[in-house]
Amino acid sequence: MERFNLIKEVGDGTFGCVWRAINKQTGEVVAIKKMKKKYYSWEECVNLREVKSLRKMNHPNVVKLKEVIRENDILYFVFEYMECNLYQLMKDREKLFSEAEVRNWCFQVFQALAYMHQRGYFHRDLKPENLLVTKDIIKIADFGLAREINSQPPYTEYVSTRWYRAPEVLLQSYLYGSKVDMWAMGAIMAELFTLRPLFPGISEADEICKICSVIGSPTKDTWADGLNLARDINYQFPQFAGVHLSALIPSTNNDAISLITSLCSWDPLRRPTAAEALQHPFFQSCFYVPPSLRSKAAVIRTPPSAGTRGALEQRSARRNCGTLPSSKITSSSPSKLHASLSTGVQRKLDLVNQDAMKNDKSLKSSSKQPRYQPPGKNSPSSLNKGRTARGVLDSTEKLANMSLGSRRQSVGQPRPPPMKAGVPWISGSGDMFLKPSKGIQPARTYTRKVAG
Ligand SMILES: Nc1ncnc2c1ncn2[C@@H]1O[C@H](COP(=O)(O)OP(=O)(O)OP(=O)(O)O)[C@@H](O)[C@H]1O
Repeated sequence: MERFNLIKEVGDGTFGCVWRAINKQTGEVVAIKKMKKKYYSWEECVNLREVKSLRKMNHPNVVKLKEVIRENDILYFVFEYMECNLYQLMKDREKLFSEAEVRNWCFQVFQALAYMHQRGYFHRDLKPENLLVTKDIIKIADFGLAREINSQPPYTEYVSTRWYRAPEVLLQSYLYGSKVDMWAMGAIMAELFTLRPLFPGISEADEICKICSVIGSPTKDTWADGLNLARDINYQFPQFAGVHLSALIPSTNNDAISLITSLCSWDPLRRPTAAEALQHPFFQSCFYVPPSLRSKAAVIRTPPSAGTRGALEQRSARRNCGTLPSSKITSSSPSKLHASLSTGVQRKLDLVNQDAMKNDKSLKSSSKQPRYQPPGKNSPSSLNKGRTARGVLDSTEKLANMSLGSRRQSVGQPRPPPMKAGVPWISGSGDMFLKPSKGIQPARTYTRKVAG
């Protein structure tokens, strides 16, 4: 590591802290992720074969892993350096992003996803913090979570923000795949337009409730498999009619709304693939999509002119605060319903059995995030105080009584083989498809940890 000058800590994630550093020999600026867990041998560094395959992942919109170093039992990943992450760009911003900016970012991310998915990998933890930006280039980062899920204490617990988590994962499906990334992208796209999370659930139960309140509860027509999943774990969806997304995202056009709506479909099968998303009219004016990334099902367009449509109108609409309605309400006005887009909701992570150190850091970082912090609502309990909807509590209680174990017994599905979650280093392990054995519970919640 003496080859590098560590300049500044730029990120503190669950598994590692990230430093901006300079390679003394070449002068190159890099990002070095120092893993928190110690690795006492190379064998312990999971499958280095898999590290090799990550290094083979070569796409302009995937953050490049340059080197893996183990020194004094500490594992370091050397990545290309990116200026900031999308969450940092959004958190203190007053003015909405232009449609052209959102389009440009999303187009790039979908290209990376098409590349990854085609190769049998999916990310599974897409969120604004994992999308890194330098100027107008965006890249997907943080492929390490899945690997860490399988490692030993103190990193045994699955830690991830739930706001971008697909319903099939929330309902503990064993069979989720690359469409979980498409769901996350729908939520991220909406957030880019409004600067507010689309589904800011304060627990897993509340997450499902939030989703129902926005896109309407699933029916046998919209997601028959989901109803089965829910039945298997004895869960009853709260009943909401949902709202038209244009009411929640007034600052954009029908194409964007249509894309977000299809990405945030209950049924993973109804979500477009990344390759199909690239063919959506929303991206009509975007850069050329390489034929290898085009969806076979999609109509192949002639390469449009370079660049995105010029800067489009930017309507800075902000919504008022509100509260989540009861699940007994079957139809609600968007303004009341979608507190999430307007309330200064604190960004949180699902953390189960989190260690005190992490807890402290999380709380510290909350003070840096005024936009998402409702006045005087620092603790999960006070967050819950304002939540009078009985349906939310009902759901929480119901979900709290469920466990993964019960699904294992009742469903007994085989673990699916082909797709690899997270990236390469855990390929071949079926465990990546399983949620860790934490039944859905009203999770302890923490603020996001984002440096700077
Ligand atoms: N290549 C990079 N260039 C610049 N900053 C980076 C880079 N990689 C990561 N970061 C910063 O560090 C933060 C944490 O990195 P990363 O997500 O890889 O860590 P983690 O421990 O896996 O986090 P998580 O808690 O999300 O699982 C990122 O959100 C980002 O702000």
